[in-house]
Amino acid sequence: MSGAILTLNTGSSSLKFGLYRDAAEPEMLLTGQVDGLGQKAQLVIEKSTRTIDAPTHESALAQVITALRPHLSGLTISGIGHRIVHGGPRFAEPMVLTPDVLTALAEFSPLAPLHQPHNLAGVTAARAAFPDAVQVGCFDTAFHRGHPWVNDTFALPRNFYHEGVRRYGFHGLSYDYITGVIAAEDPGLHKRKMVIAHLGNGASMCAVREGKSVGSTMGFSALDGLPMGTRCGQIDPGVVLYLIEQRGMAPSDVLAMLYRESGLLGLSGLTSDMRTLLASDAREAGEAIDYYVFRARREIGALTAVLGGIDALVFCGGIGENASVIRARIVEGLEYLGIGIEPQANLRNDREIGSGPTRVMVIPTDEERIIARAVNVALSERLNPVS
Ligand SMILES: Nc1ncnc2c1ncn2[C@@H]1O[C@H](COP(=O)(O)OP(=O)(O)O)[C@@H](O)[C@H]1O
Ligand SMILES: CC(=O)OP(=O)(O)O
Ligand SMILES: [Mg+2]
Repeated sequence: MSGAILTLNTGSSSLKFGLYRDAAEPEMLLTGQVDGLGQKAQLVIEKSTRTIDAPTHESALAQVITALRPHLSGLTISGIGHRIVHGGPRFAEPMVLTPDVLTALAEFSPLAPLHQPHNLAGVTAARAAFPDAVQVGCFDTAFHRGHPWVNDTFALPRNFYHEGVRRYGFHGLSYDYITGVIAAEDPGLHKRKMVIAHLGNGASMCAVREGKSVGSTMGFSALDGLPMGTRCGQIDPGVVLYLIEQRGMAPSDVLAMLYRESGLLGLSGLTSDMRTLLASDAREAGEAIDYYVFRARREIGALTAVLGGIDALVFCGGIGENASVIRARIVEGLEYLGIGIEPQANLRNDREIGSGPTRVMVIPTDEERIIARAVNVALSERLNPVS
């Protein structure tokens, strides 16, 4: 029997998983995912795709564990790594998920309702299926923890900051992976200034200097910044007050609207899925895309100002890695930042797609690998025994 690591990454619309042989650089044995959660879901494992009935993350996970069983012969799952979206002010380094840690993490569920409850339910399900495995949590907020105070705070009375009302930033496992790739492939660039655009179903951008986050478009919750599949992105807080005070909406309905009914879905009235919007002739689909690219371009400008320049713009995430049209539209008019795109390279999703002095890159992200590495470290150190 050889030791293996399972990784679970519960996104807002997908559940990605990976099986690795345990090693300092974990050897990937297989990866897969369930896409389109909440609708008719597709389970992709190895090269096979099938439609499953998975209305919830929990039911998807149960079917993933069943589908994995035939692939586990000769392997012992010694560690399971989980993407945990919110670590709050307390958790940054990967942690062994003891019952106490899980209780503390559940307190952040209201701050990331599309993710945290599913992340934690994944831990419970994984523990039941593999009771002897060490469960390790890796936090999406961790990459941003050292960012400057001006990016960490809101201009509210100070006691709120101390209470934990801060700009945390998310997609940190993705940014960690991308900066790691750049450090390995191009140490010179790693020392410089870049904006990384993680454009998936959730979306954010991060300003990175010398490999460290100095600013992010996401803040206290995973709602802020760019418009997303179903989330509104940046919004005037006066709108929220209006909805509650003038329209008499219940706070829970406002929450549901901002997280689940807004963004590309809300603007188009059709879908949260960028592929479907791009294929649609509807005027509203086009307008949703117009807003998406406008806000993305605006944030690149803002984060470049935070950095005082830009040496590379990096695209990742489902849209960033695959949607050449969206990349091309986002960078329109950014020549003043030295940013241009070479059309053929862009169409091919090449690693380097820039045509100007600023590098423009497409780097497929791999949050699972970051999680697998953290599990390997936890297994080797066995710092905190599972309680
Ligand atoms: N070839 C493609 N062209 C345009 N959009 C794409 C393409 N492939 C994936 N996407 C979009 O990527 C988004 C999902 O991103 P992903 O990072 O996989 O999601 P999650 O945040 O749930 O992990 C969806 O909007 C999907 O339509
Ligand atoms: C934090 C977040 O938005 O994650 P995802 O992109 O997986 O929805
Ligand atoms: Mg994602």
